[in-house]
Amino acid sequence: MVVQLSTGSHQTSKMSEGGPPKVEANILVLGAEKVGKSALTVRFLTRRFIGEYGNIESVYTHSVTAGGRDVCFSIWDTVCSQVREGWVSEKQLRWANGFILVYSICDRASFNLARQQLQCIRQLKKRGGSEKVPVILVGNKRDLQHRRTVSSEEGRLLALSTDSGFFEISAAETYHGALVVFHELLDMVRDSRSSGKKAVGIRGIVRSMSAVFGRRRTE
Ligand SMILES: Nc1nc2c(ncn2[C@@H]2O[C@H](COP(=O)(O)OP(=O)(O)OP(=O)(O)O)[C@@H](O)[C@H]2O)c(=O)[nH]1
Repeated sequence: MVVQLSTGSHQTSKMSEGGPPKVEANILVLGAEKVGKSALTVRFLTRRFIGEYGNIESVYTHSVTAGGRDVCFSIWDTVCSQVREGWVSEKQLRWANGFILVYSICDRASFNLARQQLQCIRQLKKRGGSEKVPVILVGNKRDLQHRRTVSSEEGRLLALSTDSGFFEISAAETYHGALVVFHELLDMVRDSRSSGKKAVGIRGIVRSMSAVFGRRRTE
């Protein structure tokens, strides 16, 4: 079951005249069980960390003010299916134009699953004719350093090799990490729309460089 929810904007934003703003992006949040997909999504939408979330699949419609205008988008917080691990359904792929792949830095299996899902997304989108697919890889639970089994470098290199963005965050500890992840992905979705017209932009180069050398701290 997928629950549809509409949230208020988390920055003050007025409805555009003539009705609600048009949904400009569909964001799919994927990852293994219990890595913090809901924690990340709820943190972004409400600024809060509530600890336990149940495992209901939800689609949220949300709007933010960016660059002086309202941007409305949907977020599908998925539940990992044990049966179809590593696979992203055709329905989800068709729906989404931006992906957030979450793993836990304390759970190597979740990192391996994120790698499989990344490859699955790239292959199927390429087959459908989309070259540039906005994806952000997120290593969550950064507060649990003592239980870390996936290094930052591994995450960063996987992101670099698949032309994805990369952040390590703690949804439990701060709001800022979640905010940066969603805003960066919205930027990537916007860039991907115009990239048909442009060659690889300076943003893409900067993003790749920072995936290798920088952005250790995102919060
Ligand atoms: N320490 C720590 N715990 C976290 C963090 N994010 C989520 N959790 C915890 O991890 C557990 C799973 O979080 P969820 O957000 O439900 O994970 P999920 O991926 O949505 O889980 P499913 O949808 O059931 O697969 C919960 O107990 C959260 O409180 C984090 O950044 N740090």
